[in-house]
Amino acid sequence: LKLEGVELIRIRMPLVAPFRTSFGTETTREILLLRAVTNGAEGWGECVAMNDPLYSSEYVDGAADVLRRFLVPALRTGVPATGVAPALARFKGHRMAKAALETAVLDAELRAEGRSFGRELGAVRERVPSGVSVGIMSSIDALLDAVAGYLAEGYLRIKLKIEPGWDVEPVRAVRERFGDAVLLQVDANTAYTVGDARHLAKLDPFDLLLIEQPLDEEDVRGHAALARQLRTPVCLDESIVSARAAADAIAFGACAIVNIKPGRVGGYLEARRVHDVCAAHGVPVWAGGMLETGLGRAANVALAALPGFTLPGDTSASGRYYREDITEPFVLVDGHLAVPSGPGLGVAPLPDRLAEVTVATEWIAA
Ligand SMILES: CC(=O)N[C@@H](Cc1ccc2ccccc2c1)C(=O)O
Ligand SMILES: [Mg+2]
Repeated sequence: LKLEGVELIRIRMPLVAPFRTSFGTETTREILLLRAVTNGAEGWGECVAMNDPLYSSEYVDGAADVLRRFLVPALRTGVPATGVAPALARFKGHRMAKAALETAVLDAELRAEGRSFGRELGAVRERVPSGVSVGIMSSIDALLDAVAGYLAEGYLRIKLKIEPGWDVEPVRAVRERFGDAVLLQVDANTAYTVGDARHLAKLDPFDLLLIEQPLDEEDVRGHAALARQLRTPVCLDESIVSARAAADAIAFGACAIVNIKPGRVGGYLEARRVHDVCAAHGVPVWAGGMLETGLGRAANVALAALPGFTLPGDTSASGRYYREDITEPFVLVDGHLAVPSGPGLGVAPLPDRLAEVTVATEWIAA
């Protein structure tokens, strides 16, 4: 396929409710979409970078700049989707920007060939179990109301954001109100230090599936030390930036479970390699989320259908975050989301809806 160019589309999507984590509160998602135009078909990619570099070093303006000046021009020669990462490798980092570009090229290729993302990645299921990520709340009562609502919607797993001062009590309250059968896990987004081990061990009696990224993303040794002091399995998110990082973390005993996010590792092809490395070590994985629109959600649901994804992911329904998605919404059915079966991502933006939320567009000729 010959890449003619990429359109950067900046959209602004208000969240149905503020989403608070240990690194900040998000009320409106500013998202960078990519529309790749090739001689065969067009393809879509979604950059998961936040507006501010709070989850990772990447941020929307930085992603747009590196795509405009370096990444899109590097694809002038016209490469297949499998050639995108090698063609971009000489540029350091910017994995979320690279992931969005690779996804758009891959989507165009697959649409032209009439093959689905799921088929390309190796999906073995037609629907995936869905969990939900619950933010830090203003009170325990507000938290319990939110969890009750998600369980009523059918979510099969609850994940609570935690931080120092909001950890043991919320977990205890959810266990007391909803019982021991609910699949429950927590995500600290790097808010603790290895010195907090004794405090975090207070979570052990609550039979959590995992504790996600308790320490700094670069503290592999600290996570290994922490894992030796906790009964709750340690899961990594921010630390796992590649298949190699996954192999290293597993080898050092820093994690027993991995949250896979294609944007964080540089794309869906690398995400499959992370899956394969984890599967080779018997490490379960699940699909993380970055509050994607239906475009990123479609790709994540296809990835979550691979055999090693044995835990419910953060692939929630569109309505968890947005009153109205830019694609046909993903809707929970019996706690599951259907894996799109159409060519490529299997979904595309609804033109009128996309126009409503678009704040800027920019054409970059390849
Ligand atoms: C579903 C979930 O918890 N995702 C991330 C955290 C997160 C939270 C808030 C975000 C806001 C804008 C963009 C990305 C974001 C990612 C995580 O697993 O760590
Ligand atoms: Mg996380």
